[in-house]
Amino acid sequence: MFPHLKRQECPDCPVCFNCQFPTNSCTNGGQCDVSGACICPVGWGDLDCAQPLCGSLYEKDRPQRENDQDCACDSGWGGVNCNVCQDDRACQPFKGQDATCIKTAIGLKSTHAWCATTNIPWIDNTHVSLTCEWGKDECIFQFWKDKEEQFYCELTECSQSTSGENDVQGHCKKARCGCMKDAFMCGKEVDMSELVKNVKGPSEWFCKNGKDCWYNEYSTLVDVFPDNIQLACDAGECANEQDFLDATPIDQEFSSYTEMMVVGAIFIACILLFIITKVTASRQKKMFGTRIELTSDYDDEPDDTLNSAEISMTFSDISYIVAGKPILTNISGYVEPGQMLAVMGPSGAGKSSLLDILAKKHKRGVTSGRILINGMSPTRQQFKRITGFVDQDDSLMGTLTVRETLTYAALMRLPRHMPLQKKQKRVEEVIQELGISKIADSMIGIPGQRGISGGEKRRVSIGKELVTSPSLLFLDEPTSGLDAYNAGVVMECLKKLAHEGKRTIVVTIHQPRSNIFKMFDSLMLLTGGQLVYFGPAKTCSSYFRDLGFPIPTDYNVADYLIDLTMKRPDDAVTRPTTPLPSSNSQEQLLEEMHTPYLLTRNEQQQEGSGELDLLSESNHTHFLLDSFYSSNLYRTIENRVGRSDSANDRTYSVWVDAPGQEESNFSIYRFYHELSLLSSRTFINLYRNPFLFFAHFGFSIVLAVLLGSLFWQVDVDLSGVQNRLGVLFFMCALLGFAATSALDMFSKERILFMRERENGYYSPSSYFLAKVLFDVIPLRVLPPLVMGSISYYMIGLNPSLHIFGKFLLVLVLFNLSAAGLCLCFATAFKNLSAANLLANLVILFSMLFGGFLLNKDHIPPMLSWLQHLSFFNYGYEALIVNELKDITLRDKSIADIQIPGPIILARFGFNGQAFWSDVIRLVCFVLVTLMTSFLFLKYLVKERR
Ligand SMILES: Nc1ncnc2c1ncn2[C@@H]1O[C@H](COP(=O)(O)OP(=O)(O)OP(=O)(O)O)[C@@H](O)[C@H]1O
Repeated sequence: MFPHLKRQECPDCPVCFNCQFPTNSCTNGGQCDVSGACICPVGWGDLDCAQPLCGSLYEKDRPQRENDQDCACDSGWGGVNCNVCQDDRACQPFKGQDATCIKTAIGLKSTHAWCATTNIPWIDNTHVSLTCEWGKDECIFQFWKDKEEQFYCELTECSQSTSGENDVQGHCKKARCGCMKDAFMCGKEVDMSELVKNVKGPSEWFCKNGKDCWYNEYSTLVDVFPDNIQLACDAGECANEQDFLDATPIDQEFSSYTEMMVVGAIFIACILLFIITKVTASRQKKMFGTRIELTSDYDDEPDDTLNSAEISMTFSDISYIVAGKPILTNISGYVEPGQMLAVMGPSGAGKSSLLDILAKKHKRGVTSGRILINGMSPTRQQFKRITGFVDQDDSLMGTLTVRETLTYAALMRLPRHMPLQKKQKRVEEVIQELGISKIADSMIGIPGQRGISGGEKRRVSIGKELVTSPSLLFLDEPTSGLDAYNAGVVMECLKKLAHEGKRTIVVTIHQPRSNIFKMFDSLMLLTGGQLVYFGPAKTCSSYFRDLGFPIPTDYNVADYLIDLTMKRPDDAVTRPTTPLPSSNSQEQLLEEMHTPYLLTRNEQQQEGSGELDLLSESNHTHFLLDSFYSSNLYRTIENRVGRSDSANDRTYSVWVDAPGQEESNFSIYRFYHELSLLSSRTFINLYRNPFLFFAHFGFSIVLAVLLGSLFWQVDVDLSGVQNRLGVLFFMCALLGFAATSALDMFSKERILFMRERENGYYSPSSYFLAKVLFDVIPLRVLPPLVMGSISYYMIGLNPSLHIFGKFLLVLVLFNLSAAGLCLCFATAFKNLSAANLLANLVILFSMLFGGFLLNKDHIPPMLSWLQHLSFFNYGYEALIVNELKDITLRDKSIADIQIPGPIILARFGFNGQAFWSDVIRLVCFVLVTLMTSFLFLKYLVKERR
């Protein structure tokens, strides 16, 4: 039909390609644009960016490589896609006359490298290419066989750091890889496509002089190339002067200069700390250690916040049973305002038990009976508010002065709203009352530094209770351990407090001298937990004389009474065996209280003659008891206690809540108030007892210098790696065992804490926080910083600045973990030796799981859970990973070997990726141990008598 029209030859139609379709995709980091075309990175071409471009890097319209043939690169250019400059002349036409070709692989703006693999004998002729854009922190890695690309990885979040003059370390956090279609390793011969698809990063490389390099990727490729891909590279980047100026500085090398700066900064911080300490100490001295004039303006103001009520206490049928054994049986008695009642008896008679029960202390056994204050039964809290309790042994903070001790007690116990001057005035009053003004500014004393005398300490303990002006004061053996003179002085003080201050005082006393005995208003004599006498102290001799036990004139009454309660005196002539007749009338009872005896000895002799010899020593006690219970004295007690019961005494309430005292539950203001006082007290304690502080600091400096000298500039060969493992392990062990000093620190304060807590000075939470802030932090945070920063450069550990920072972080967290663990033991165990033993054993076993003594891969699966409990496991692993991950072991002693850090870590059973997870676990360990210590403190460290 149209013979003139000949069929035209059709030109080759382009292959239809649209990267928006899922079947097509851009390779080698190419970006798919909206039209479906790939925008390829420099040096790559073709529709899907799969072909290298030839010519040279800066050339426009570069030709594409043909059919897997080698590119014909322009002169001075090399690499699979001619991106690698060979010399300066190649760069100058494009970058100016000052341009140079950098061959070290330390990229200024970009990195181009073409490398032959040297340790993959199972596949012939393999290459690797690497291209980085440092402006975007992105790299592309390609693996080649016989110039055919096998797979590529797009690496992101990349960074590089230099460690030697021409050494560079590259690191990319993420990777996304793809296999090239129909390539040798992607299905043609071997199929690695699944493995390649799963690559996630991180990946790393290291190049020495831009030639000797290695590369690895740690998510999946490490399974195929466990020993890293060793590479002989040709790297090159054209750069002119402007490029050098524009380049962002690569991670700085850690130098001796930096080291000096860090050490200097730490020492400046220490000096600042010292100055702040001095200033704070002098401010605190002004607040706590200054004497104020008693004739201040506040003198005239009525003190409605202080207790001023007169108190009478009656108690009836007090019994106490421990483990089925009766310790006290039906003890009754009373004490009136302005009187001092002495509870006497031989050792084990139950004096302290009775005093504890009267003072409403927590007892281990079962208590029963009734205690009334002015005829009423107060709650425990109300009772505490009007009473004071002084223990047998003094628990005072030895680093404080007497005035400071009393001021802290006043600040902690008196209502918050009470003005400071009033509190200080109260302290001065107590100092005057107790006659301790001469020693008011003397330190209490610590072991090795003598302070005030035992008698003075006892008066300070009493003073701590007196600051709240308690109306009722209990004292357990106030004269024990004191010489006769000091005992007399203390008791004289108490007598004055009772008689002049109208306070009600109950004391237990073992064997007082006669001058002290005369100070007592009433006496309670116990034996075997039962009452053998209660009545005026003055008349006890006539009572016993009339029972047939006259007290020899040259004998101390108290001594005789103790002897009498223990055994029948040899000179006892005759005694009645039947109870003594009793009188009924009230008048007669009162009369007998003043001339308190019942029957004369002659009367007894008449009544009981002939039967006395039948009395054995065991029923001597029964005789004393029977005599007392049938005496008029006992009826007087019954009468007095009964009167109290019938509410005759309820004339006024002594525990009306004063403003500010109602804060019984948790209050943030109260917590802050307590915290600031406790912090300042802990601070003074640390400041005045600097041994511990300097011991930790001094040892840190000495040990750092010693370690630095011993391990001076370790190498990166086999022995160097051994030394690195060793020194880091030794540092951990050192810090771990040094932390056991936390045990001793708390156990020294344990009794003080229990008593102050019981007496309502503060809550466990404020005490614990103050301890952590002013005790744990200066002793557990600063010393490892000092030790680490001094020894780091001396030892020659990894010189990267960020690695040094991470090293210090782990060291501090590790030390805090050890201290937290020790604090747990210190709070859980009363016995310091047991706590010490257990803490040391736990630290030792934790060391086992650190990975130095025992390879983690060798731990039997059944026991592998134990390593999760070990803080060494986390701390040591983090230190080792931080140190070794970025270095390459090079040793030529046996053969020329190069082992990258990650491989060493894997061989030693460490997880090269575990640094941050280990750090998080250490933080958790610190928090858990501190939390547990607090719970132990709150629920276990309580006074139970
Ligand atoms: N929690 C307890 N567990 C076991 N026994 C106890 C307990 N408390 C007290 N006892 C026993 O009760 C008896 C009286 O003890 P308590 O300490 O009250 O006597 P004491 O007269 O104060 O002795 P001392 O003058 O020697 O201090 C003693 O035999 C003591 O062993």
